[in-house]
Amino acid sequence: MTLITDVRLRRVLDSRGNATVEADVTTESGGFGRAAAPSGASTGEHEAIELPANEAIASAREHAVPRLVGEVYAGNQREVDAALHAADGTENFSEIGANSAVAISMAAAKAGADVLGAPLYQHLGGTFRGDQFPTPLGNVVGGGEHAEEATNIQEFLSAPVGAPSVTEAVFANAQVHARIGEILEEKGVPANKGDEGAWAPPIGDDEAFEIVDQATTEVGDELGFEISFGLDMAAAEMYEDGEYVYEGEDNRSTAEQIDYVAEMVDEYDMAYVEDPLDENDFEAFAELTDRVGDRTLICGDDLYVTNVERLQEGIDKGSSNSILIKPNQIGTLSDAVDAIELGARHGIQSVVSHRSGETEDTTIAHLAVGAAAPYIKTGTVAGERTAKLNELIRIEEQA
Ligand SMILES: C=C(OP(=O)(O)O)C(=O)O
Ligand SMILES: [Mg+2]
Repeated sequence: MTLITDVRLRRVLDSRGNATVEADVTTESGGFGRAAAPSGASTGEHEAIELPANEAIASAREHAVPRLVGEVYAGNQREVDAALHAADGTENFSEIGANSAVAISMAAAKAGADVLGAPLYQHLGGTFRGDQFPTPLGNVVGGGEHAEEATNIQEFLSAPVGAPSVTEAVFANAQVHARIGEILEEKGVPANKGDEGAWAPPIGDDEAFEIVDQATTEVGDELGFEISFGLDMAAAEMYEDGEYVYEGEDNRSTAEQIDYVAEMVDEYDMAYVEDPLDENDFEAFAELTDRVGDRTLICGDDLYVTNVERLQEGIDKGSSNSILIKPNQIGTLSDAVDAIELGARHGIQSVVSHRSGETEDTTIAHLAVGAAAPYIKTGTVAGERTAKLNELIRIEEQA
């Protein structure tokens, strides 16, 4: 029934206006799935390779499509993803492109779910899933690689840890975003926006900490539940010649960076810090986790790139207590689920994540619920972000 009978690939636009890969998968019994690849700006150096969309499509048509059509069942995700790996033949999808691979992997999952008549999260996670929802981490202020002339720190993330439901958490993050817009207006700061729809004001990190702290506290008090906040420091982007470079401030050595992050965690009671250190410094990550890991999540994004081998190294060294999960960093849903499950077995909390370049695709909302990930990071406002957030609201209503 779920035998794949057709795979179509095309170029579509992502939210930055760049070309990305969209895949349509059809099965013997008429099941259909469509999915599109996202794209990062602050990419980790160990990520699977994204090829220019037209090259990825041409290569996948030549190498992957013949191994899928008439050969593989969309309902068997492991088989689909194994065929993609076999078609590619490299360690990092540099032959067919991780963008083609992830689009086909996700479209096949949707086609499989369509034939079964089950929601995607249930097809991915099984019948006992849908009882646990991720807390959405919402980007509300940012800069770094996502906006010019804004904060050094890439993302300040609203974290509604006390919200009674995912729906209330989603609306809380939007309210924090709106409150920050008002505060910026009161201060007369131009309210530009970055790639993910977060405010990208021309202010220093210190002022951003104060504004986000004020907004999350005020909205939390109004709604009657705790809204903490966190960061994605994307520190690999700041790391040059052994130092962390902060525009408008002194550079920090690794020891100073660890002290700075630990101080900020305590000063603002932060719930979450992603990529506080360079993407190859498992040891410095471990030092910071040792210091503050009992009271906050230290999350590896560029550090792990959703790769089980890198995650295993982090587990062995005690580098973090959290991992970011981006399916396009590793190329298939099976690989992403393997990373979530390896993490879960070792007490590592997963944060399923969007990319800064996104489409209206909603697969990550289903992946987060299907894999019972405790967190999802998928923005706060902007259509390509609300597509996922609104899908979470629908899943919560139907589950
Ligand atoms: C979402 C992120 O940004 P990008 O997609 O640019 O890597 C991130 O760094 O977590
Ligand atoms: Mg990141």
